[in-house]
Amino acid sequence: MKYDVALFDLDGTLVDSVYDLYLAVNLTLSDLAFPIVSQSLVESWIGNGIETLVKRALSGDMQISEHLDEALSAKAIALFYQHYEQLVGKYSVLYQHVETGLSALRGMPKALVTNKARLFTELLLDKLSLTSHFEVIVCGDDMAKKPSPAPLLYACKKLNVEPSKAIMIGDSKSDILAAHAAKIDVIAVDYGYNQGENLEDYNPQYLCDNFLDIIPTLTQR
Ligand SMILES: O=C(O)COP(=O)(O)O
Ligand SMILES: [Mg+2]
Repeated sequence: MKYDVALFDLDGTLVDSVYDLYLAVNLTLSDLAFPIVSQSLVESWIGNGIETLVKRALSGDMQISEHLDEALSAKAIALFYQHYEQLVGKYSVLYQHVETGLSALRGMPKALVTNKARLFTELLLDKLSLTSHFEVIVCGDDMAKKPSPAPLLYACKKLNVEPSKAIMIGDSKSDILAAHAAKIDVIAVDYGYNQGENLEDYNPQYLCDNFLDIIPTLTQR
């Protein structure tokens, strides 16, 4: 087989999780008397972990304000944790064909490599009955986040494979850049949270618009 293991991103690749994040962001902003923001803005801020999401929400922009107060950010992150812990998984759904696709790939060892914090990752995987698919789970607060290659290389090490025998599946430029830096081939899925970027610009080896389309790529000889 060309690839022995698959590394999956979570938000925007396996799970459409934006609505829970959108609610938790706006409850946090309301607590602090900040203006609430739209779901499409929140969606465009997903992909670099919780702290960055909250700081973008406080800034009202993708670009975090240089004037953002550290104490305020810390307070907002703590509030976000409280809200999101109640909400995580409540309105999140698997993308189409994810269940069928993961089951079809049952024989292939899999890792989850997400920038989401471990507390929420575990709750979300559990709610959506996904935990048992993954031999290894690497989260955003375990080590450097994607686009660092570190979490992908760690997953390969845990699965006991060379990076050249692994393939990453993700929805954002962070996934593609991390895979390139780790010398791991990557499939970009174009239905998730691309932060308004054209994923083709980052030269993934493969581009898919549907989860089932990844199977022939993953199982090629
Ligand atoms: O928490 C995030 O920002 C996104 O996490 P992901 O790496 O699973 O897309
Ligand atoms: Mg993602």
